[in-house]
Amino acid sequence: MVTKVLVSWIGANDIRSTTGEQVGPILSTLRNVPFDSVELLYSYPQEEVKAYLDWLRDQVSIPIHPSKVSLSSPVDFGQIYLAANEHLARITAQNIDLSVLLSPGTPAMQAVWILLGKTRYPCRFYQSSLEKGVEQATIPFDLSAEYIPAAQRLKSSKIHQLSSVTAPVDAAFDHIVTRNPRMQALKSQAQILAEREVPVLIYGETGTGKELFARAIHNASERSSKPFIAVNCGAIPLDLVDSVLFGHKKGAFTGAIANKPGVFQEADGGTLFLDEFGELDHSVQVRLLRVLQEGRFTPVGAHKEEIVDVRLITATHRNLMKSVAEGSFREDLFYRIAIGVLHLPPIRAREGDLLYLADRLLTELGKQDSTLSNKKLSPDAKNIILNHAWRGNVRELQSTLLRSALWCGTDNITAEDMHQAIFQMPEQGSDILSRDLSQGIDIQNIIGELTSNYIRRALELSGHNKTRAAELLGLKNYQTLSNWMEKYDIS
Ligand SMILES: Nc1ncnc2c1ncn2[C@@H]1O[C@H](COP(=O)(O)OP(=O)(O)OP(=O)(O)O)[C@@H](O)[C@H]1O
Repeated sequence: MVTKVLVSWIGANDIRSTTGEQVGPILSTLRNVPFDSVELLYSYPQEEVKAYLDWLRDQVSIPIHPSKVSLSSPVDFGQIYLAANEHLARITAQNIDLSVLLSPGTPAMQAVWILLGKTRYPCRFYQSSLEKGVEQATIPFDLSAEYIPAAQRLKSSKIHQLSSVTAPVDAAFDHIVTRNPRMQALKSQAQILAEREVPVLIYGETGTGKELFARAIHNASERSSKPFIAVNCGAIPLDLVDSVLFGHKKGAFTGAIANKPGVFQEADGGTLFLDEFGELDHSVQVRLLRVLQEGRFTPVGAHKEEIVDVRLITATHRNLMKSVAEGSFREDLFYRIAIGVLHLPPIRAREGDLLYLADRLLTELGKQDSTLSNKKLSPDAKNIILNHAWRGNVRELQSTLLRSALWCGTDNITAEDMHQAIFQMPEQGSDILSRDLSQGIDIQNIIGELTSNYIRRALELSGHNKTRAAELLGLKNYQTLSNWMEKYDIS
């Protein structure tokens, strides 16, 4: 059942209503519009509010949930935003029909309600005045939630510090579009690594730009005039791995009709990028370790060793430390490759980047196809971008923008165009209770799927605030959540 909830700040006119003739905007609204419960935020001292709440409870029969908010000033937009956003995120996690009463509170509080209610938390607005009584407020314009990252950056002073002390970013990194401080710091760190000869390990979900970073590192290094060879280790069948990596001699196996160099030979003098490195079989890891230690290897079917000079960049979406602990990844190999380590965050964790990236990617599309050069995103299309999960990260964003630009009839990409262009993944786990048991199932796996799904959703909803996410999941504390995240390999 959907619960109708009214949210409001407690204002001076409400507090005064306990003694005066006017009932105040909150009670007026509750008397005029039916709600199932009311959420009241306040920054007044507890004693002043207590009397009001006692009085209000005598007037209405629905549950009243007060929340004290510490504001250094009632007109501080940043603090008001953070408090209101956190509160709405929490209550909209339940299935509710949200209404916001605009009248009580300072103009800054009203402005923040409108920003949040027109973007992240669609709702009905009410206002109450002596002249007109209680009425639903129509706010006849669309807003794009681009301001949200700016407010969230208030919390990222540490990241700012980090990014401000780093080196200038080389032109090779210009293709990596970002204005997120954490990503900018990563670009600078990658540039430092580019100038050294150390192996680099890049962590990141699919489509986060691991190969883009690897190429930029190569291009900014002294090896830039030599080859950059990229290989997806996860896509090589096990019986071909040795041949793909180290090459083979004619006649080494059925089908080996000629000598063929492996990627190590092809990358000689340059950089070899081994993507999905964590998928490599244990036996291959042993041979790779030897190449890294000694720079030598033997092609399949050959009798003589070969020597190459290759810089290795590896990438994976797996937590390799965990694979080491479980015994599926060799510890000695891990310490060989994990010298310069870069963790690329998914785009949902790059505050300030989504719309910036979307605009830049759209401009790029326009450069490649002049019929798309005037396409622009409408504010409501931008809100859909901000609210989508983007599990495929930049790659998914790129292809969705292309589809929306191709399908939209005008130069204005609307919410409808965006909806049509986004691939709706089937609800993960929707069949989780009805898997076919006749062939046997892996119950541990299914429990893991379910748990990971809820943990990810709670993290997303809480803006990656672990304490809040733990609360949403009914876990004891943030440490318990961290343990579960580690267990289910959630970064
Ligand atoms: N910050 C960025 N700015 C511009 N383009 C980006 C950015 N990040 C990724 N891209 C683009 O997104 C696409 C996917 O990036 P890339 O192939 O580097 O991701 P990946 O992490 O290696 O993916 P996978 O693990 O699936 O191979 C590429 O077209 C890349 O150019």
